[in-house]
Amino acid sequence: MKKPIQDLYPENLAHCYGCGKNNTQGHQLKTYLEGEETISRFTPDLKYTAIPGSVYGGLIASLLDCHGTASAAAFACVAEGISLEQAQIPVRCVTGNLNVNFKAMTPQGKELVIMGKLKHIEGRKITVEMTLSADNVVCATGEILAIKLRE
Ligand SMILES: CCCCC/C=C\C/C=C\C/C=C\C/C=C\CCCC(=O)SCCNC(=O)CCNC(=O)[C@H](O)C(C)(C)COP(=O)(O)OP(=O)(O)OC[C@H]1O[C@@H](n2cnc3c(N)ncnc32)[C@H](O)[C@@H]1OP(=O)(O)O
Repeated sequence: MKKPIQDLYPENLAHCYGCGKNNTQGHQLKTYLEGEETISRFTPDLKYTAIPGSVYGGLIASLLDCHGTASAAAFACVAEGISLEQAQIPVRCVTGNLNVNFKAMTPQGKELVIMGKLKHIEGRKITVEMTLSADNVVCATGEILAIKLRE
């Protein structure tokens, strides 16, 4: 079975609050490369409430952040011919810049689907466009500039 991108990070770099598999108190977001796009699914707990019934924007930004860095790592691997079918990948990205547009209230109690597409790669800079949807309605869009860490 295909592994999530975050589970391919080196053990010592897998403690991120949003997506590190080694952070037992974090969100442990999981992102998959499917064809030319990336996808994560996450159902927020009620504690992440903004106005009752809607999801807190900070959580939405956090999901886009971790979806974006994972997507950037996967797209960088594809561009460099590095297989994702292995125990670990030698690529880790951090966020340089993250833009979020909140388009509609994000409803509580729904599975959120986050999708990512590569916009461009220039050296160690990887730009990914993202959407976050509930029930097929886009509630937020985002764009991340992720920087590939030096080896
Ligand atoms: C979080 C730790 C960050 C420190 C990294 C150090 C060690 C890594 C260890 C662990 C990392 C593992 C996991 C991270 C966990 C979670 C990931 C989830 C997402 C996050 O939660 S992550 C936290 C928020 N994030 C930061 O804490 C980043 C702070 N920052 C830096 O640590 C440096 O800034 C860095 C490493 C980004 C680059 O440093 P560097 O020395 O490797 O490279 P350099 O400065 O040469 O930049 C290369 C090219 O990117 C352009 N560039 C750089 N930054 C830009 C920006 N902000 N906007 C526009 N362009 C930017 C330059 O302009 C140049 O462009 P050009 O090549 O065209 O000149």
